[in-house]
Amino acid sequence: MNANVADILIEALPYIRNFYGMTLVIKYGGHAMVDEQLKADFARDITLLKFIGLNPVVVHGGGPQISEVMNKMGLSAKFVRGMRQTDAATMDVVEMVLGGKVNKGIVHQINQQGGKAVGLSGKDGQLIQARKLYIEYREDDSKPPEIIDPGLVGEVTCVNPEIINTLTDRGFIPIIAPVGTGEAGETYNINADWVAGKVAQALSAGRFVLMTDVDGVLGADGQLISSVDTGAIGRMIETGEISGGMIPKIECALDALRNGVDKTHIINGKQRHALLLELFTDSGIGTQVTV
Ligand SMILES: Nc1ncnc2c1ncn2[C@@H]1O[C@H](COP(=O)(O)OP(=O)(O)O)[C@@H](O)[C@H]1O
Ligand SMILES: CC(=O)N[C@@H](CCC(=O)OP(=O)(O)O)C(=O)O
Repeated sequence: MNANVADILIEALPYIRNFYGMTLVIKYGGHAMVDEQLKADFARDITLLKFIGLNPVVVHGGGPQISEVMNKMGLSAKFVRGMRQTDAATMDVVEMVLGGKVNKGIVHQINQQGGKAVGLSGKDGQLIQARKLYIEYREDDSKPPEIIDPGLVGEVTCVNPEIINTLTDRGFIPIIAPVGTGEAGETYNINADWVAGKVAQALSAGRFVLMTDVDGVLGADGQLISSVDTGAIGRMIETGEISGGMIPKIECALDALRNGVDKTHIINGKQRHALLLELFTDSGIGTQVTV
């Protein structure tokens, strides 16, 4: 080991000391799972965090991966306000892709790095309870809101963290697919950002990090905004500066902060080792969301 490597390790000491024992919930978006190198880097980062004493819990998406399989099967993917229109056939594909290919892919990658990952869907250990979601859509303020039914799409009503705590206490890394169960036994497709935010709340996580495919929240000029609060967010949503998939991220970040999560960041998962850079540098990267 040369002196530089030793210096880098020593520089990390204050961070490691601060973070020791902290629960960290990471939303790993489908758009960040781009190539094998990035996937392996992510798995290495998560494994490293576990071995230096943090408790990482991963909630993953897989939207693009679901749409790809749907296309191959001749099913067309439709979205209402960012939520996938989910009929019974689509729900089968969602559960197959998220709970199967994507979830087990992440588990395998982490295990390859020497971590002990365990894949779960919200059905395992009654982890995620949900109810049917209806979407309120208002074209403009002069018209009454339209209520849209996206099918088998759920919103989280309760997270039962027992299975997560049991696993983390034993040194395992839980990897969670965003599928939940309704009161009458229905299977629901749930937006992964929201599942991650609710899991972070249930665990009173020290950090909640959303990994996506942009550097963070970008302003109208395309520049990264390093910190946004409730006021700025409201204005940016109104002017359309924040739109599409960024809206659920921001909303669930605020919801998490109001319900016991200490800090929330949105970072670019397409940047190599983004998670480590966010945690182990003073300035961090991406956008910090504050209330
Ligand atoms: N102000 C903004 N800053 C950054 N991204 C934004 C903004 N407004 C809308 N977006 C869009 O949000 C997208 C991220 O959401 P999404 O595609 O759902 O990601 P993921 O699959 O990671 O959940 C960005 O790729 C971008 O197109
Ligand atoms: C209801 C709903 O839209 N569910 C999402 C679940 C996956 C997800 O959220 O994936 P990303 O994080 O990669 O976008 C979907 O079917 O695409």
